[in-house]
Amino acid sequence: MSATRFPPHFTNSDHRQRCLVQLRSKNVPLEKYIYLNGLKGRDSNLFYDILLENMQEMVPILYTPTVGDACVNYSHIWRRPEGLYVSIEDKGRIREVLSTWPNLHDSRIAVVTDGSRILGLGDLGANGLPISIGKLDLYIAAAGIKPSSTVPICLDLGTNTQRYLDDPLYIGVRRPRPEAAEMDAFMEEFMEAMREVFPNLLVQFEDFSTDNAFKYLDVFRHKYPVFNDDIQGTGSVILSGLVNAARLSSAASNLPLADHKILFFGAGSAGIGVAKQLLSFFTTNGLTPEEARSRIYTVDSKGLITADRKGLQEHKKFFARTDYNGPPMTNLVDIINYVQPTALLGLSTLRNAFSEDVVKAMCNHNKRPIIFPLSNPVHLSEVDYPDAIQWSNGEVIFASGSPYKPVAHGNAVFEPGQGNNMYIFPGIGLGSILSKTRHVSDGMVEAAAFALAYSLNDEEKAAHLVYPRLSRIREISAGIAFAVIRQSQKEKLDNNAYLRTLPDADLLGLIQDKMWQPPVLQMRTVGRL
Ligand SMILES: NC(=O)C1=CN([C@@H]2O[C@H](COP(=O)(O)OP(=O)(O)OC[C@H]3O[C@@H](n4cnc5c(N)ncnc54)[C@H](OP(=O)(O)O)[C@@H]3O)[C@@H](O)[C@H]2O)C=CC1
Ligand SMILES: CC(=O)C(=O)O
Ligand SMILES: [Mg+2]
Repeated sequence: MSATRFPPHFTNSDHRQRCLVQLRSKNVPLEKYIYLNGLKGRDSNLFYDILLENMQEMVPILYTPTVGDACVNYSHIWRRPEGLYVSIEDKGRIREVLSTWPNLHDSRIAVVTDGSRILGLGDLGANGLPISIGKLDLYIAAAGIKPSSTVPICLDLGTNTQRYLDDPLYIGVRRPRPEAAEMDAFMEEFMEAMREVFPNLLVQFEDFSTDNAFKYLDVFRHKYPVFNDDIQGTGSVILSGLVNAARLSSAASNLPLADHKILFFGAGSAGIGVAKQLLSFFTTNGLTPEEARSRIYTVDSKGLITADRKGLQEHKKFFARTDYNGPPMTNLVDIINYVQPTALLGLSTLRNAFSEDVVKAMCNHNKRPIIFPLSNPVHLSEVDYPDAIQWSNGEVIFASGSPYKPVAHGNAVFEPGQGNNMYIFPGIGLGSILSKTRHVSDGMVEAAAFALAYSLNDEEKAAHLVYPRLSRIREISAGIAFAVIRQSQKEKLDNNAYLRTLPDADLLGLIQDKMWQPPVLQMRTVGRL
């Protein structure tokens, strides 16, 4: 049998360009995703090399919004084994299953989902794996984590989504999700096995349904190095965006962030996660805990959350209002007129919930209203950017969970921000790994938020951005990792004494040196062998 050979005039740089041409020839985003996934399987160094050079174009394919389509359809687009499935049927032998992973000692970061709330798309069961893969691609691209150190995990615990159970091609276990006691026992065994099998691993919990997201963060955060991206990562990235949004709005209102009033539309893991992060910010900026709490209002599917409501879920109780005793307030415009918030944050999964009336009500109370529709993917956004610009006559300070393009209005072009935890978790992960932190503390998450907030350069400030440009993501992640390491040291959670000896400039240099670069161009500058 003759060996295959590269064509005589093959060059690596041509091939790089060829891949981009092939990618761009596809019109359907999911086909682009499938193409890139195939490229990663064929030549992962080339894939990451292209990704690093084309973040703006490729992140929306590998991550939100298109990764949402990939998850919904994963059983149908599946091509080859990726990541690690741990099934409820593996109970009792989870350690053995984890031990099959090839790079046990090299593994540093796992993203673990149980597929029960993928983005705003609901319970996707075993189809949730691409979210773990997409997050880890961002760890690699944005923070230079070595690909062989990443472990994408999907816990296949069944699904309550009937159309998957009825789908002959569904790749997961065909059973409903377990009751709480069975799931708790599974999670205990899983986390203990993770510690035994992977000695140096940070675990990021991703897209667990809200009750479980809070529960397992509470149960495991002091036992293992773990964090929950939807609660803590989102809290951190939105605090950061609000710091910059408050600076922009204060030009019109003179109001520091600590004097703002924030209305959360959506009170799940993400909404409450952000509310808690803000509470902590307010209290460290001079407010008493009660004053801080009074600045935050939450709304769920039943309206403004008040303390007198019967059967309130545990995670909603802390921010439930005690100062409103009228009939249930369900209309968002009424709620805005009652609260008079300076900022409206959407974490509800309810498309178009911020109608023209809502945006105009925010404008009535604020010269420059802060409106962040943060639900993912883009088709669940509470308001589209062009509408928000038009209805506010260009005054809105805007960030969305999924990306939007700039919008022309009047004589100006306005650029949206992307308020997504993707700006935060790569730096938190890198800093946690390098410092060998025992736990990821609230202080580390808050330090990450400020490092991101203060990372805007002059050009970005002049363009009135609330988040830095994605093209600078490695520089940004290095700054976040630096802040996370120093905070871990301050709290004596770190386990890398050498980093303590380094002056700031040397520590930053070390972080940058540790970032993995795809070696593709050195490996095959000419392919005629
Ligand atoms: N931008 C980012 O970085 C991030 C964005 N997200 C996005 O946030 C969204 C929410 O995630 P998560 O908090 O985990 O999800 P949950 O399902 O736990 O929370 C959704 C919340 O929205 C409320 N809600 C639903 N429908 C309505 C309605 N008609 N009116 C008012 N409120 C409503 C729900 O109310 P009830 O409690 O009554 O059911 C619930 O409080 C998702 O789309 C997710 O993709 C999440 C993490 C990060
Ligand atoms: C961004 C993210 O983590 C989410 O939408 O769930
Ligand atoms: Mg998430």
